[in-house]
Amino acid sequence: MATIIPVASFDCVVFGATGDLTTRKLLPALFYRFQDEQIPETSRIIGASRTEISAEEFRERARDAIKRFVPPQDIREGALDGFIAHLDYVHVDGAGEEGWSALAALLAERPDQVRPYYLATSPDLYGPICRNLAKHGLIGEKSRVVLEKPIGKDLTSARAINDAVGEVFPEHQIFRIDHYLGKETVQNLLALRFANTIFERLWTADVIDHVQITVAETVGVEGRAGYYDRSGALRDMLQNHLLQLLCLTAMESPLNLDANAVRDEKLKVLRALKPITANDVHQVTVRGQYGAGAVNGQPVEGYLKELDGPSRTETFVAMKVEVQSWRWAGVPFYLRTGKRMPQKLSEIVVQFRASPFSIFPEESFGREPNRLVIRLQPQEGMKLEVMTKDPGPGGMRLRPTNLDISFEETFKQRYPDAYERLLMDVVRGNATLFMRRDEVEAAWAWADGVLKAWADRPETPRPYPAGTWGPTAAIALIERDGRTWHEELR
Ligand SMILES: NC(=O)C1=CN([C@@H]2O[C@H](COP(=O)(O)OP(=O)(O)OC[C@H]3O[C@@H](n4cnc5c(N)ncnc54)[C@H](OP(=O)(O)O)[C@@H]3O)[C@@H](O)[C@H]2O)C=CC1
Ligand SMILES: O=C1O[C@H](COP(=O)(O)O)[C@@H](O)[C@H](O)[C@H]1O
Repeated sequence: MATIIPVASFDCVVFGATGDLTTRKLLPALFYRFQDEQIPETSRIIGASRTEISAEEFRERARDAIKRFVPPQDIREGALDGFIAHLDYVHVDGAGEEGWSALAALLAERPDQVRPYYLATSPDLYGPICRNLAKHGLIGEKSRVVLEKPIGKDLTSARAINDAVGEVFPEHQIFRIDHYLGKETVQNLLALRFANTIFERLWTADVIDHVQITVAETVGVEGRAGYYDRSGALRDMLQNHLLQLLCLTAMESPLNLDANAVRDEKLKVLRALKPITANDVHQVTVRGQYGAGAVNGQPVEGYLKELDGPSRTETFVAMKVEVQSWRWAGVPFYLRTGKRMPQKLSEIVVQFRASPFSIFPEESFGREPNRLVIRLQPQEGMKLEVMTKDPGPGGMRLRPTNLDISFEETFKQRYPDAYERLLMDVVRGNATLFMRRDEVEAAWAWADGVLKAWADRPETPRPYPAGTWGPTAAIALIERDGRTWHEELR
């Protein structure tokens, strides 16, 4: 069992308390942390939204949310009642005047608490809410503000949000969430690379042929079609989650685990990304949009039907990306992400080069290259493919076999959701797993280049049937280079 260290007593104000994110993710995450006795008894979680409900009604909604989103076997007797007693609610208009005095009065009851303000609202409210917090004297040394993604839709809008929030909060009190950084297996990348000598020494263009990063989802756009259609796979997933995975894979060793040391190294990777322009955009990127098909044996509608209208938004994107540095010169990073794919799967595949010369006969597959597969979700684990001798007296025949670690079997404990870790880090004031302003802006600066190239050379997204690995052009993107996507159904 992991040791659980309680955090300081806090009052966490969740703006957007009646919304989807709070219901599905934040309340269950806080519940788990409470049940594990990580949250002190004097802490409060204060919901804040415009909906006019009483604190009691909010508590009942929260109870329902936890029963719905936490498996019953995980809820210990009495824990739910205990947790609910820590909840309060104020109806507040984040962008207006209403409710702020009531919120200020509630917070004044416990002036010494750590005070995270979690903005689970649309990003256009981040500036107004922060200004209101300042106007009502609610920001102090122990305050932090948590910003959900997306931070803008391009560099200009990201800067505007960062400026507005930065007017009232210093950078060290701003926590920009990318929930992928809170996933245990993503953090494990740091351990894999920097706590083991064997991998880091091989982590160079001399030894690595290419890297693949896949984040595939089986879900469609669910109830978020309005947001998603303005966004698309590049903005929704690649600009943040996939680039963060790329950064952790490609960055140099940070001096230590301090927030700025880690973020400095990630920033260097983002700044080293080779720009994609109108000249090469159709060679190195593929946009796709799902049509009707079947996922997990169930028929599903196409994107346009779900949206109920025309759209050129991509629900899939694949790219060949280059990191322009000594370590990575000539090593392509193939990234792809999409909705309505055959399985939910996030993984990083590091493909090593073939041995330069084989002493084994050709038919024994003696030059098969090694491959490291880091499985981020689900069935978290790591697999290193190595060549071994096929047992038996029939000569020296080789075949690839796996050094396989399943985290579930190894650790035999529940994997906490990313939000559990991230919320506790906010209270602790540890920003290592959060994005700094310059990182977000560097990621947008690069993504804007891709968006501009697409706008300069417009192309309708290529259709792919739901339940497949994207348009055939995505297969061609990698096969043109004599490589192939790692696809292994589990
Ligand atoms: N849902 C998800 O899975 C994910 C969401 N996100 C991000 O999290 C944020 C919230 O998303 P989600 O929960 O899905 O959105 P919802 O639309 O479900 O919820 C929005 C919330 O904002 C509140 N709200 C709206 N206007 C105001 C206002 N003026 N003052 C105070 N509260 C207000 C709404 O309550 P009321 O109407 O009562 O005011 C509601 O509680 C977004 O930025 C989204 O992009 C990021 C990753 C995943
Ligand atoms: O941020 C987002 O992430 C989810 C995928 O997250 P995961 O933890 O389930 O892998 C994605 O569905 C959503 O569109 C996006 O906004």
